[in-house]
Amino acid sequence: MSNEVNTDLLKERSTATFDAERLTEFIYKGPEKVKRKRQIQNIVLQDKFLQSFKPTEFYDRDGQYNNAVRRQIYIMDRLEELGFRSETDRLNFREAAAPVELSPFGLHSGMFVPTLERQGTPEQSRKWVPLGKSFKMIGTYAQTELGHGTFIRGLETTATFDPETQEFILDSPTLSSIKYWPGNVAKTVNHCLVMAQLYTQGKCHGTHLFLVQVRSMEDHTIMPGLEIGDIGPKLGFDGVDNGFMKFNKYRIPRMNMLMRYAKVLENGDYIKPKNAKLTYGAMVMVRVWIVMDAFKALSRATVIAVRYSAVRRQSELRPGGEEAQVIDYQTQQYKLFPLLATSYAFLLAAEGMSQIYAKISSDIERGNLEDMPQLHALACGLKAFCTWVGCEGIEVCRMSCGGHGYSHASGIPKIYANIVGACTYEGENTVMMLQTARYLSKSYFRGQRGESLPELIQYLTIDLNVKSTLGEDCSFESLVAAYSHRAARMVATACKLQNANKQKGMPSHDAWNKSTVPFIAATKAHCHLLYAVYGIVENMGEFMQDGYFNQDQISILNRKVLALLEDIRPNAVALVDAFDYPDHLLQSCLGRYDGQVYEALYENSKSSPLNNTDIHSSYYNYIRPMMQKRSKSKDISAKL
Ligand SMILES: CCC/C=C/C(=O)SCCNC(=O)CCNC(=O)[C@H](O)C(C)(C)COP(=O)([O-])OP(=O)([O-])OC[C@H]1O[C@@H](n2cnc3c(N)ncnc32)[C@H](O)[C@@H]1OP(=O)([O-])[O-]
Ligand SMILES: Cc1cc2nc3c(=O)[nH]c(=O)nc-3n(C[C@H](O)[C@H](O)[C@H](O)COP(=O)(O)OP(=O)(O)OC[C@H]3O[C@@H](n4cnc5c(N)ncnc54)[C@H](O)[C@@H]3O)c2cc1C
Repeated sequence: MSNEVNTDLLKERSTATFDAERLTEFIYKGPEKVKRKRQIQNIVLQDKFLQSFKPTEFYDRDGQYNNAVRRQIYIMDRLEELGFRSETDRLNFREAAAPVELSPFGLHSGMFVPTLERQGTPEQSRKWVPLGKSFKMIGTYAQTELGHGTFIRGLETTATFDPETQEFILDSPTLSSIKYWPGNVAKTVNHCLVMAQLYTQGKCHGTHLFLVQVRSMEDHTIMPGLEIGDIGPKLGFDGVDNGFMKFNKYRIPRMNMLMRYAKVLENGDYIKPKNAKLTYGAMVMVRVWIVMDAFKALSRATVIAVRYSAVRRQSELRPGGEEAQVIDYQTQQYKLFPLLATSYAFLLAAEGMSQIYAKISSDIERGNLEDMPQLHALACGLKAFCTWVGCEGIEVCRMSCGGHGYSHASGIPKIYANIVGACTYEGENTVMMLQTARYLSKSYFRGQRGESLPELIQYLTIDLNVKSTLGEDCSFESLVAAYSHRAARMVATACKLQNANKQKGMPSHDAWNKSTVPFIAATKAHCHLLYAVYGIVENMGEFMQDGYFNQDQISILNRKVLALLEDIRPNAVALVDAFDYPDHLLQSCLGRYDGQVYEALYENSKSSPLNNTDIHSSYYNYIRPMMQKRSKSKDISAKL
């Protein structure tokens, strides 16, 4: 490979109108943090073991899982040796060391240990959390069943208290009650947090979490009374062993129920939690993290597509002129620049969401549950919105790289395959949007009754008769007002339909169901408050339906969006450089910092396993016999 940087990329960087390094410092919160991040990434680059792995797509499933376990354990050991204590350092190391691989221990650190910490009593946490943190106990979160994922109240696994032995008996009474999908259940973990219907004194008290040992701590054999296996290959998540698990009257001690909020006493008495939804806390936490995952996935795909578009030359823009950089086509800019802006918007949204989560979850831990509904609505809405928009955007990035985007060498298919799962896991997106919609509906009616609303949704009570004041400058205030108006109008429309359905005599659940399509649109509009000009142009009908904008204002917006493409054009490469993703993190021949994409693609294809031999064994086994057979039958027909 040559060491030179592609001349088009050199030119893009030298003509940018701002210093990308300053923006990098803003993104990572200061020059010292950027320096530290780069030092850590360089440690990974110098690490021979970590650099010895081929891209995951060159391994079969067994190899992918095996590599993932091997690499992740090596990472844990290195983190200890290096003495990294700060969560940011550890995350930077992990991401650089395994950039596209999902860890078979991800749910252990991401859900199992934090849930023990937050849902266990202080005594339980003291006992189990150190075992989890030191990996003496390896666990996961097992909730979904064959028959139910979305509807948690419909889960069928039972945990029945037996006061005689002071144990719970876990059982899978039906086929549909078998746990199915939980990550790392199949081969990796020896413990699970199991969501099951709690029965005591003959009464069901709804779903609760139980700590269950599933494999021997001595030799990893499956505990008697359990059936466990892998669910098979999936669209992505290749290194993750999503599994199934069936309980056959399996006993665990009473104290293995997580009892921070709800309790079962020795005599079988049940103590209710302050709010039954406190058991759902782990899901809320992960939904918050998923917003950040959506940012990382979309921004990586955008870096790849923008850099490649600056390097790729195709067709004549000026008749007889040189072939143009594809980034100079207005249509290409319209595909990619809004996604670049969306990436930055997602970063800010994810950080804002994390701060809100930190504040409200610490209130909840102190017993103040007042803001729980608001947190739930925000986490559900943003998780669904960012993963949907992110995945659509990644697909646009892939297509905007033409044929090469379809190759794994582009790096984009893997990004997509991993993040698209987040549209489904931790709450299917439509269902999540409808949770936010319920909150908006209730808030709308509260607003109508003159009750005060939390700041984020106060816009629901604005006067809908007011028209836009947007002028040539497309001021920030006029854009925010437009988004607020559109969302408020759409929520009001959906609520009026819900009300009208009720007045026709429909029971309230039917009145709700028959207004959920407009509610989803309204909730998307609510989440869309992130966007500016492009979002209006793309959803013009929703902004115009009640004549909020006049024709002149629409023309202003259409002109503005095209002018913005021109403004961004000289800075597009600098804006993606600012994310500061090194090549080994992107794992993309197209998104390389030096732009040497053709050399990289050519080199990469040489490592395809099909190139191990010039003549593949299938020639001897099938092609040659087929040709021999055909040539013989031709001889026969020639003779005839
Ligand atoms: C790496 C990949 C890892 C993946 C892991 C996984 O996927 S793990 C598996 C992930 N699986 C999933 O994510 C499953 C997704 N499913 C769910 O989360 C739930 O089944 C549900 C939320 C859809 C409904 O729950 P339900 O039927 O029990 O409730 P309901 O409809 O009767 O509503 C009653 C009230 O409770 C409210 N409320 C609800 N939740 C919360 C909360 N957390 N906080 C606060 N409030 C909450 C709700 O808004 C409503 O309020 P309202 O209107 O009365 O004021
Ligand atoms: C990659 C991956 C990893 C996962 N990891 C885990 C894990 O570690 N632990 C775990 O416990 N689970 C895990 N899951 C399972 C996951 O949490 C569930 O699949 C998810 O919650 C969706 O539930 P479901 O499969 O029941 O979908 P369904 O609810 O069956 O969805 C099917 C369709 O029905 C619609 N629908 C359902 N209910 C409603 C409603 N009330 N209103 C309107 N529409 C509705 C949905 O919108 C969707 O279109 C994982 C799943 C995936 C894909």
